[in-house]
Amino acid sequence: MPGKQPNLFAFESVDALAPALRAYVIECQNAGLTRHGAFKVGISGGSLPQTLAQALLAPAQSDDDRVQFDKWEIFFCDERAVPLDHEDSNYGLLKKDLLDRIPAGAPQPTVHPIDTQYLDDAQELADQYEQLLVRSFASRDSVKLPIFDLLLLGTGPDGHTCSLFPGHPLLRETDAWVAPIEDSPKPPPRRITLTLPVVTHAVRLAFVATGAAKRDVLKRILEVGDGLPCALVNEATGDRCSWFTDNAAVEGVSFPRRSFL
Ligand SMILES: O=C1O[C@H](COP(=O)(O)O)[C@@H](O)[C@H](O)[C@H]1O
Repeated sequence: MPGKQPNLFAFESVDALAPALRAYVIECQNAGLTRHGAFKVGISGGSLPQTLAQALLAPAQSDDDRVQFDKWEIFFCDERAVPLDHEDSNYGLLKKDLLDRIPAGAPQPTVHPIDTQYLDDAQELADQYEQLLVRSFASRDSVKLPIFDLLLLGTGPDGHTCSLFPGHPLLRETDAWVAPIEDSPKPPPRRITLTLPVVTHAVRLAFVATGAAKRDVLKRILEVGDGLPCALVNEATGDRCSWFTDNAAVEGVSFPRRSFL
């Protein structure tokens, strides 16, 4: 692991986790604004958007606690090759859980969904999303890899993150920023995903994993590693990576907790 281990923050409940996640995201937001006047964040699907919405839609407690959505550029860590209003769409999920609930008239984020005219061709869908990243990142950051200010990640019960699945050849991709996958073990099979080099190049990364159903996989990821995609992210990013969990998800998991200050 580079230098240090990831930070594991465990909270009594999701209600206790949400304000800490908010504080962490705002810190990343403010660092992005200082670096380049915008906050470039990649967001995952699954259970994440709901917890994120709980964190971000709460009223600000002070000026420093403001979510400046008008400075946000939202990208998707992975996306399923389905229409944006399909129940499997990660964009659709974020829209329902978060975007539609930002009060009308309040500053709105810029959101970058996939181009749905390429749904039948996963390679083209991925290439088009990569071009979108090139247009957004290349002029400011390294042209070798985009540098997200923050990636918000989930973990599946098999240890996948984004659409990077255990043992899949995509884990060895070193060239593309965004890759297609046609055989996702979790439906729907056709998707696109940020590749591992792009994920691990982000300034900060936060996994959010809650509930007892995540306990077994968190034990494997944090105690053993097992070459699982989430463990590969941990190993490559060290303390740039933080895990926000509830106690139920890490009960009996032997890994040092940090207190969130
Ligand atoms: O398929 C996916 O699953 C992961 C994990 O989802 P969760 O519901 O177990 O939290 C998610 O992070 C990813 O974006 C999604 O496409």
